[in-house]
Amino acid sequence: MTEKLTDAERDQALKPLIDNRWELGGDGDRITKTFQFKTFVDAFGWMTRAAILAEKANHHPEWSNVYNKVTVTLTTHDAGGLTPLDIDLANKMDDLFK
Ligand SMILES: C[C@H](O)[C@H](O)[C@H]1CNC2=NC(N)=NC(=O)C2=N1
Repeated sequence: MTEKLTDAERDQALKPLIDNRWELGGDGDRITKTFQFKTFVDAFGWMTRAAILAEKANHHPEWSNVYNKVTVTLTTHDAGGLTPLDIDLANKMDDLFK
C-alpha cells in the first residue's frame, strides 16, 4: 500500500499545486480544485481523459460536474490521507487541462 505523506513531505509536494489553485482540505488529508471549461462537452471530455488516467493508476477521484465545471477532491482512502498517488493524479489533471 502507498504510504501517507508526512506533513513536511505533503507541504513540500503541495507548493506547486497550491500555486495552481488546489486547496488543502479536511484535516489536511485531501486536496480540492474546481476546473472551469467553456462548455459541458469540454468538461465531460476532460473527465473522460482524466478517468482513463485514474483507472490506469488504479487511483480514483471524488468529483462532480455541473455544466462547465468539475470539482475534484483527491485523497487516498486506503491510507487515510494524501499519498504520492494524489500528487501524481493532481499533476496529471493539471497537465490535461493545459
Ligand atoms: C482495491 C482497490 O485497488 C483500492 O481500493 C483502490 C482503488 N482506488 C482508490 N482510489 C483512491 N482515491 N483511494 C484509494 O484508496 C483507492 N483504492
